Amino acid sequence: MSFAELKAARQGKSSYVTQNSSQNSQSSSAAPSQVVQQSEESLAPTESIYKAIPDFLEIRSSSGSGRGLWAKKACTPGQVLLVAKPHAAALSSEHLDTHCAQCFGSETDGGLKRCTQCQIVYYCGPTCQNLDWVIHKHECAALQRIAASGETSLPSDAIRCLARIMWKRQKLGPTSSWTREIDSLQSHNQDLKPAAYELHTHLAISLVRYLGLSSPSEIVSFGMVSGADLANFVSRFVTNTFTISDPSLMSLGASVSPPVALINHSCDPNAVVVFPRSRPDPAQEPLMQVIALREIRADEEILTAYIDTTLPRAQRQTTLLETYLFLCICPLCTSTDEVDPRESVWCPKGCGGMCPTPTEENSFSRCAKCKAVLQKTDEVLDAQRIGQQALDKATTLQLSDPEKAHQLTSNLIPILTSAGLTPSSHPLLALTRLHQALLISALRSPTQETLDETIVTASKAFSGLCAVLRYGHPVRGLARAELGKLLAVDEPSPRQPGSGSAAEEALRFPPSGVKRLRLALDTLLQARAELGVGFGVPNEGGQVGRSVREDIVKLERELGAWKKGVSEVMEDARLAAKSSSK
Ligand SMILES: C[S@@+](CC[C@H](N)C(=O)[O-])C[C@H]1O[C@@H](n2cnc3c(N)ncnc32)[C@H](O)[C@@H]1O
Repeated sequence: MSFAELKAARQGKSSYVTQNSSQNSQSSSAAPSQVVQQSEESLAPTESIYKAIPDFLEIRSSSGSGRGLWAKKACTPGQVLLVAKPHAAALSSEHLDTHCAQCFGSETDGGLKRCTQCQIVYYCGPTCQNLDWVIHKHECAALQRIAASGETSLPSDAIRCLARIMWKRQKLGPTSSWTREIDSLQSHNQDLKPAAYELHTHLAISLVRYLGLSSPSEIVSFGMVSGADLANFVSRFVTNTFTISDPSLMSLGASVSPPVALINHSCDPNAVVVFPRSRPDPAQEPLMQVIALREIRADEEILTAYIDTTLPRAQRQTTLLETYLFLCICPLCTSTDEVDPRESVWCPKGCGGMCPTPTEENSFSRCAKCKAVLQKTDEVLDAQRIGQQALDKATTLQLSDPEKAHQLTSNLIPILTSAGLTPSSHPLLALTRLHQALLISALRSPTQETLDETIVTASKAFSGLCAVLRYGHPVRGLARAELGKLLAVDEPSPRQPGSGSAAEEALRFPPSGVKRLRLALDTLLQARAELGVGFGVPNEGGQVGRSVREDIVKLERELGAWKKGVSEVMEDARLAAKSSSK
C-alpha cells in the first residue's frame, strides 16, 4: 500500500487540519605499500576494455585484495562515480509478473504485457519486448521446454542470469569486448571450500539442464571447451554477482556488471551501488550507479559493501569468507573501540553509555562511559539467542504468514529491549525493521493506534540505523523518508490537556496536531537531503527522492492552509471580543 493510499484511507476520519483549513575518512583495507598502479602498458589486454570507467578512476592492484578501483581525483559526497548497464540481469521468480523483464520497471509504472509464447515474462510494451528479444528468444524456448517437462518451479534468477550471459556470449563471440569483460571477472574456482564447491556444481548442473545441453561437446558453441571452463564461469558469477534493487531497495533479481565488480569491499564503505531510476530510459535500465557516500581523497580506493553492514563483525566475516573467500580487515573489522553499536547494551546504571554485549566466551562487560559492570549477562545472552531464532523464523514467514511473523516480532522486541539491548544492536535492529515492514503492509485502514505504533517503530528503526550507517547511506535516507511519510499521513487533533502534564504532553511521540505536520515536514526535508547523497546528487534522490519532494510541496500547502485557518479564527475572536465590549 502506498503512502498516498494510506493518507486517502485516513481521510475517512475527520482531519484536524482539513477542518480548520477548509482544505571520516577511512583508509582502504589494502595495504597502500602493496598497491600497484596499472599503467596502460602493464594492463593485461582485458583490463583496458572497461569503457564505463571514467577518467578520474583507475584500476590498481594490491596483494591484499587484487584489482580495485581507485580515485585519481578527490570526489564529493553524492557524486556519481560510475554508471553502467549490467551485462546481464534476471528478475527473481516472484517479480516476473510484477516487473518488466527488460527495464525492471514495475507494473505500477504502467500495465505489463505478457510474452504470448512462454507466458512467463512480462514487458512494459513493444519497445522493451523488442529490446529483449535477441536474448529472450533463447530464454523463451528454454522456459517453454521447462514448462513442457512438467517442472513446476522456474529456475532461480541466478540460473536465468547465467543462461542470459551464455546466450549473449554465444552471439557476440569470445573476442568481443563484452565477452572479454565477462571473462576477466575474478574466479575463485581453485580455492573453493567443499560447501561452495557443492553450490557451484549444483548451479552448473542446473544451468546445463536449463540450456537444454545434452552432451559436453555442445558447450563449445558458447565459447567454452570443457566442464572446467563452465565451473570457472559459474565461480566468476558467484563472486561478482549484484542484487538488482528497486528505488526503495527491495531486491528484484540478479545481475552482473564487470566494471562495477572491480570494486572491492569494506564494511565501512565510501561508496554504494544503487539503481535510482531517476529518468528511466527503457534501453538503459536497470542502470547501476556507484555513488560516493563521503569525501573520497585522490589516491583513495573506492569501496562498497558486499553485505549488510548493520550485522555484527562475526556474522559479516563469516559471510565474506564463505561467499567471497577473504577475511575482511577493514577499519570496522579491526577496530579496537570498546563498544560497537551493533553489539551493545545500555549501561546498567543508566548513565547513557553503552556496554559491549557479553559473549559465551567472555561474559564480563562494563559501561564504556562510567565503567559500571553489567550483571545480567545471562539475560542478555538468552535474549540475543531467542531474538535471532525469532528473526530467522519471522523473516521466512513474512510473506507466507505475515500475522505469525508479526506475532513473533511483537513478542520479541519487548524482551530484547528489557534485556537492555540498544536500538542499533543485533538482532533488535533487524527485528524492529521487520516489524515496521509488517506493520506498514498491514496498514490498510489504520486506526490512530496502529498508525502511531508504526511511527514509533519507524522512529526506533531509524535511530538504530543512524548509529551504524553513515549519513547519506541510502538505507538510512529511505528509513528517514518512510518516517516522514508516516508522520504526514495524518494530523490527529491535539490531545486534550489533562491526560498528562504539559511537559509530558510536549514530549509525547508522535506529537499530534500541527506539531506532527511540522515534524513530518522537517523529517521529509532532511530525508530529501540525505537521499540526495545516497542516490546521487544529479539523481535528486532517485524515484523516492522525487516522491519526497512531492510530499513536501503538499505538506507546505497544508501547513500554509493551517496557519491561514488559525489566523482567521484569531481574527474572528478578536472581532467578537471587540463588538461585545462595545
Ligand atoms: C567483486 S570482486 C572485486 C574485484 C577483484 N578484486 C578483482 O580483482 O577482480 C570480489 C573479490 O575481490 C576480493 N576482495 C574484495 N574486497 C576485498 C577485501 N576487502 N579484502 C580482500 N579481498 C577482497 C576477494 O577475492 C573477492 O572475492
